[in-house]
Amino acid sequence: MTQDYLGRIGNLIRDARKHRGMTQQQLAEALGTSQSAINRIEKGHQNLSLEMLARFGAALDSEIVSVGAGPTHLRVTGPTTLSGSIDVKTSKNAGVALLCASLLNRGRTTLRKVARIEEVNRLLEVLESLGVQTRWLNDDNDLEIVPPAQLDLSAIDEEAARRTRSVIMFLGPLLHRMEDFHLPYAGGCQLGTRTVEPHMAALRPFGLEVKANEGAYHALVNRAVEPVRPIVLTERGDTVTENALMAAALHPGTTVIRNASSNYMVQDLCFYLEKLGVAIEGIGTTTLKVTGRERIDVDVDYSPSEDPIEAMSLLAAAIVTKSEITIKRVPIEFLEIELALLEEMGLQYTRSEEYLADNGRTRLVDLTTQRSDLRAPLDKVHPMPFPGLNIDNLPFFAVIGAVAEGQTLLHDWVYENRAIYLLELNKLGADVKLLDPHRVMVQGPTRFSGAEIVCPPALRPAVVILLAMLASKGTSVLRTTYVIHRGYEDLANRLNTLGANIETFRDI
Ligand SMILES: CC(=O)N[C@H]1[C@@H](OP(=O)(O)OP(=O)(O)OC[C@H]2O[C@@H](n3ccc(=O)[nH]c3=O)[C@H](O)[C@@H]2O)O[C@H](CO)[C@@H](O)[C@@H]1O
Ligand SMILES: C=C(OP(=O)(O)O)C(=O)O
Repeated sequence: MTQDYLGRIGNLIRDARKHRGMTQQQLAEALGTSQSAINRIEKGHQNLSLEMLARFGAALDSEIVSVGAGPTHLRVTGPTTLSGSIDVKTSKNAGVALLCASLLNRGRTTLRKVARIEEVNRLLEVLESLGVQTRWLNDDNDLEIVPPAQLDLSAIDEEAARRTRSVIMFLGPLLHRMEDFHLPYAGGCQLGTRTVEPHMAALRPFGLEVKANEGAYHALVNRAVEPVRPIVLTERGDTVTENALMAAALHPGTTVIRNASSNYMVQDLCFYLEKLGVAIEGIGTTTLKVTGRERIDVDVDYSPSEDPIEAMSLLAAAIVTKSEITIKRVPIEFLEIELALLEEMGLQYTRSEEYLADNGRTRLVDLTTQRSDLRAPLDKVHPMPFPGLNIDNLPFFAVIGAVAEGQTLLHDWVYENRAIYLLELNKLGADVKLLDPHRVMVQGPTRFSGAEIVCPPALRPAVVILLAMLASKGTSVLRTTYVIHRGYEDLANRLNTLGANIETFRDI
């Protein structure tokens, strides 16, 4: 019996190690033991103490045996200087758009190197509950998606659906597959009210009417209605553009979408739709002309591009820790304004020649940072729709401003609630003042020192705090990190490969 139990634990450890791409030798080194001991443990030939099991769990960032299903926390010991190189992973926002778009296709969609993050996991749970078959193919995180002939919306996994805002992007594809359906209200980060009205307005020309009641959207589709004029978006939003694109993809005529977002995730979606046989003119501009198809049934393979927000996060990590690192596979077109601003602030770095992402379209570079003394920018930092400074990159300028000499003013006009979370940096010794709910003033430079902080309910501010902890003297604890895992794959361990000292733990 014990032997059987040890064998099962050994298998779990072996699987978790392989998933992390570690050899037995590397795991042995991480735990201060020998490769032969790891080999015996994986074969179930050695007894294990609870303490050893916990250490395996921490080294593999995997809960080998579930001792309470409590949240994960991070313990950060700093200050840290990072070195080495790191690859940017593919984006959360293209990942979720493509998962929704796979519902347009009756054939098999294979997405390459998908970010293995909680936001994707939630959407996979929702898709599976509708009868879609999804399968991770290998350690590269290639993902296969095969929709069923009939989707079963009555069985939808409501709990998973409510944890992500992205379910709203089911509306565009679903309106072609059913005429009367319910979807749970969209959730996601708590950034203040985020309207869904622009989505409704964009989809109304395709005959969709949505009523919100009792925690769900009730959608009714009138097939007699089809777009007769260009669809003019009142907001240049990313997901609303994606919804309109997906609705247009299965509309056999030509649809024109004006004031469309041309941001990175929208471009990835357009490239995927092209592979499905949808014709799109104007990719990268604010007018998209889409000629859809009556039916899409193709086996398709697509590689989403790298995440500009993750690239910015890694750049901010290098800046706040005054480190020289190489960040590889940076989608440069979507980080140009941020880099220009950082150059004005005094950042020195080199960049490689451009090369193409696996989608054959997005331009990438490798960036190598140099230790630089930064000064605050003269003007306020504020986001704009692409090609402006990305709203999701704005929070990183709080921690960058905190290490720069002088006063940095950030103006987040987009979200009602996100700037407030940046005040948490004060617990680590920063001087951040809230001027009003949309503007913060950051006074640098800062001598950060360790503290215990609960993650705010928004992923970028949570990561900003983690980065400040890397620069903080002493031990910090960041509690309840689900929100970070929503958007980043394995961030703590990947920072550790650059020399950070971050331990993952759970309450027992
Ligand atoms: C899954 C995904 O792709 N999520 C991204 C997407 O969310 P998403 O497309 O869902 O963004 P929202 O529709 O919530 O827009 C964000 C906020 O900006 C406001 N707004 C937006 C555009 C505009 O032209 N005018 C305007 O006022 C909206 O009213 C809202 O309050 O875009 C956001 C803004 O880039 C990003 O933070 C999210 O990471
Ligand atoms: C706000 C964000 O995402 P979402 O739209 O998934 O909440 C984000 O990526 O910072």
